[in-house]
Amino acid sequence: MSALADFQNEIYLKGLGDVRPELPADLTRLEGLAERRLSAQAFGYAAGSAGAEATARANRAAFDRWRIVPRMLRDVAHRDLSAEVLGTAMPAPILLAPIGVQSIFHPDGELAVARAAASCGLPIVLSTAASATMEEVAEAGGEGPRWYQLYWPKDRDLAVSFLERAKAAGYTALVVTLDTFTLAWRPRDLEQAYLPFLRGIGTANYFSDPVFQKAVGGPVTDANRDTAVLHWVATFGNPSLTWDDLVFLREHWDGPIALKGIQHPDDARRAVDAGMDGVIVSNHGGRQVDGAIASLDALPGVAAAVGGQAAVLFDSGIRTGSDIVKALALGAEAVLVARPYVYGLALGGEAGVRHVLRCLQAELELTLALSGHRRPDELGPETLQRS
Ligand SMILES: Cc1cc2nc3c(=O)[nH]c(=O)nc-3n(C[C@H](O)[C@H](O)[C@H](O)COP(=O)(O)O)c2cc1C
Ligand SMILES: CC(C)CC(=O)C(=O)O
Repeated sequence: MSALADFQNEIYLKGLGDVRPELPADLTRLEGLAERRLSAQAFGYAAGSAGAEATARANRAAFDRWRIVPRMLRDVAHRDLSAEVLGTAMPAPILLAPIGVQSIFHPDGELAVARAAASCGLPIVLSTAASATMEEVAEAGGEGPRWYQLYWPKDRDLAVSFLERAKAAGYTALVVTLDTFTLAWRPRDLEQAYLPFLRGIGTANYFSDPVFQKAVGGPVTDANRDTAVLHWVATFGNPSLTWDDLVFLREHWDGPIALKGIQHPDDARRAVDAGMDGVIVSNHGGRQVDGAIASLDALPGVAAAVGGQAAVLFDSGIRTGSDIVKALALGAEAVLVARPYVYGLALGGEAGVRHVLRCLQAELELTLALSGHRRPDELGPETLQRS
């Protein structure tokens, strides 16, 4: 029995212990519990997706269509879930997806998440739209592994400044999110007239940046806050970017780069041809193109197109350890967990996030072993059957 699955015994022996009783072992209950805890606006922002939310539902339905076929008598006494992805070692192939504005879910926001992730050894991917600066989050995470997610702004000098700051603060890999140069039609937020950024939440990396400050006439204070928010709106995303612009990223970032938001095999191929180190198969949790295919349905085609020439990561719909097994079997090297840890944050701060991460790791290990595997790389399409 490994340290990860020991968490299961610990719960049997001591109950959920130091964590709040409302934290469930069934992680699919997190959303309902978080709804009771959060304001309607914060909950709507986290749980909501684009349009009629058909793609958000499709993301989950795709997991249900695949079933694991357990194999017996294969000596699974010694399990090893550890992985190395884009030069980062981790105890299990799980990263914390970039999620902006975490202070709307808990006052400790990204700092609590960084501490919880570091205590499990799992990497965070810090959003440009975080509610704390990348330097503050790096300090909170200490020795914990960290990647930086870039929202590529219109102002190239600002983009360079973000990359230089991330490098200096110890972020080792760069994730560039391509699918959100502008916000999609999100009815839950529209109906509540809620956009945290307009209230100056999620702008910490911008407001603290010397290039941004120069553009708004100096440090951001009450006097120029409205100007700063409007400048954020004007520069946040760049819809004119093309594949040719990736050269610019390479010039300004010497570590590994992964493109997030890839759904089409041809785009995955272009990423490889452009010298990218990884792709993240993601539809942003159904928050951008409503009616888009389920991210899990995009995964096998992307993995085949990449053909082992770059890392393939996956997100959009991961809720349990068994979901992780399915994504790994369909070609992902690692997954990014997103909404579940935000709900853990809402319910229990740092301890809540740690709870979610430990449950996911333990459930992944147990599902892997009980279905006849010792390591994630033993999983493949033959592990699954379409139901
Ligand atoms: C509240 C919220 C904020 C998010 N913020 C970002 C962000 O700042 N950068 C980014 O690349 N993705 C962001 N995402 C998308 C996640 O990284 C991830 O792709 C998505 O949530 C996966 O879907 P799932 O949560 O349903 O598994 C956000 C998602 C949510 C729910
Ligand atoms: C638009 C971003 C700043 C945040 C985000 O990615 C999201 O809300 O999905």
